[in-house]
Amino acid sequence: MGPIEDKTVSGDRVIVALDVSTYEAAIAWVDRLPEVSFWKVGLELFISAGPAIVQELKQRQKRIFLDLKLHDIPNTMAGAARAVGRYGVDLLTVHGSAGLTALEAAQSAAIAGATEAGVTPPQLIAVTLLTSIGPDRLAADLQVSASVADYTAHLAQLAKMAGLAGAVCSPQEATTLRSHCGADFLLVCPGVRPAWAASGDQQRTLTPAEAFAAGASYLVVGRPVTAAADPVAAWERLVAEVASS
Ligand SMILES: O=c1ccn([C@@H]2O[C@H](COP(=O)(O)O)[C@@H](O)[C@H]2O)c(=O)[nH]1
Repeated sequence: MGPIEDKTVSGDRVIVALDVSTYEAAIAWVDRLPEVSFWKVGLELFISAGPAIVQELKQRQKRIFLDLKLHDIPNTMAGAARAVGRYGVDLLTVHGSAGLTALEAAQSAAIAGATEAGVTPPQLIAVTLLTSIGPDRLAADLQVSASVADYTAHLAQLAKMAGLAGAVCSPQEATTLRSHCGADFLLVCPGVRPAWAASGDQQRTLTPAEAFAAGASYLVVGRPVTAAADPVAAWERLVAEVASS
């Protein structure tokens, strides 16, 4: 079943972030949490371990969110997206603020790469505004005068216009983005914090149950599970919370 079709709230819609620096550490997490079906490979792991970690996760029939957050000129975005397209991953991030032309270039190049390799193309999702940035930093650091809601809705709509499958947003914006972008647009939400987990550097958070209720398609969770004293118990508690919501 593809990511868009699966609307049931369950652990299959919770992506766990493999924020570790070695191939061996990543595989140790996959072995430790066998119930997790969808893993996020981010910059730290991909730069350290390379495509081998993607190949191993595919071998184990895990779904893969390759969170590379591509952000460049259209020609460079296209080259990178074409290369990722060949991997057969499920989701790939680009930054929405790269602009419409770059998003369109990445989208068509990812399909071209997948076609060359004979694999299913990744669904491209555009980062709207990093969940570590609050309204004060949006104005002060980025000099954006729009509200977080308006800014993220604009970038999500740009992604939709470019033909992307969805956006990355905080769960706090999920309801607004869902109403702007429609039922089939993927909303992938990091910045998720159960009541029992520390927020750390995340600024715009909701609990997992609140995030799904707001319209999230998928949640991305790292430290609430991986930094817990008992990660297996933390995963089970989180899944139980969303299943009963
Ligand atoms: O806006 C964004 C985009 C991506 N992320 C990624 O999600 C996980 C969250 O990890 P936690 O430990 O649960 O905070 C992490 O890999 C980020 O790179 C994000 O947090 N916000």
